[in-house]
Amino acid sequence: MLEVKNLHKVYDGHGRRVTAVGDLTFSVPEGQFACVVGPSGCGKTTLLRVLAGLLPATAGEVRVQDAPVTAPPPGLAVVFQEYGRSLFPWLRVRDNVELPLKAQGIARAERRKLATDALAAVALSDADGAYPWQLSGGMQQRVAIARAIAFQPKVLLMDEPFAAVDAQTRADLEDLVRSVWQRLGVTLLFVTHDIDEAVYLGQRVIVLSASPTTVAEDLAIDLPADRDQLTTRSDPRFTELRSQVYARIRKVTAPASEGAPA
Ligand SMILES: Nc1ncnc2c1ncn2[C@@H]1O[C@H](COP(=O)(O)OP(=O)(O)OP(=O)(O)O)[C@@H](O)[C@H]1O
Repeated sequence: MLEVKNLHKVYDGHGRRVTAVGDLTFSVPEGQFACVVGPSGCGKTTLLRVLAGLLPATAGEVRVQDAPVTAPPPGLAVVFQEYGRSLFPWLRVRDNVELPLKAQGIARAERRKLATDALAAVALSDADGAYPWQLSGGMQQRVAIARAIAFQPKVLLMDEPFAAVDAQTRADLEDLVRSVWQRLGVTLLFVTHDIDEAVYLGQRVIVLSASPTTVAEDLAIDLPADRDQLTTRSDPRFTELRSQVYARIRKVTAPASEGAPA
């Protein structure tokens, strides 16, 4: 369960004051897959950083699993876009996946089992002895996902995790994330620039306005739970939903004068 109540975030420094988040309120119930889309710079990454306990809110409150966030919450994992920077190049794949488990004090045999299962889930069993820089971008991102899965989070935050991979890998990773979500029953908040991706993945799409950010639209995605890249994306309902989200984004990014009477 995630709760964001009247979140307000201002960056203040070096003579520059930026209101990244205006007044944001929404919650994500236990086990839901929610996607967040919004114009560039509207504060999506800021929102995730506050939820992950990496950045303090200026005002308002965020709660994860019923507890106010003041530091990285237990049971929460984050997968960032920049997998290149999130994996340790001097550690082999398996050691990268086991590292957060070690930090949690999980015994060696249990760590090995969790890492083995997670690497199998992302089809990387063969790569466990490789270093991250020996892998392709898509494989590195699968390692980052395996690390999050092995941690067995209750809440998973993903910040544009597939922005830097090619289209085919992206489609595969989307399906991987949906199957992981279905298997783990994790509460998932997924930030993306890609409207089609948000509609394909989520049970719900939250559209944010341009800064100072608020929720512009909160749309239930009533597509069947069994999704696949061909059938789902050619479903007329998919097209309808993506058009709704697209229209809403256009509205929130349009200059204030657009559409006003002459
Ligand atoms: N550390 C920082 N210091 C000052 N301003 C910042 C900082 N981080 C972000 N900002 C500003 O806050 C606003 C929101 O940034 P943020 O990265 O959260 O948006 P975003 O929606 O994730 O952007 P994008 O979609 O382009 O990734 C932007 O105006 C940005 O310039």
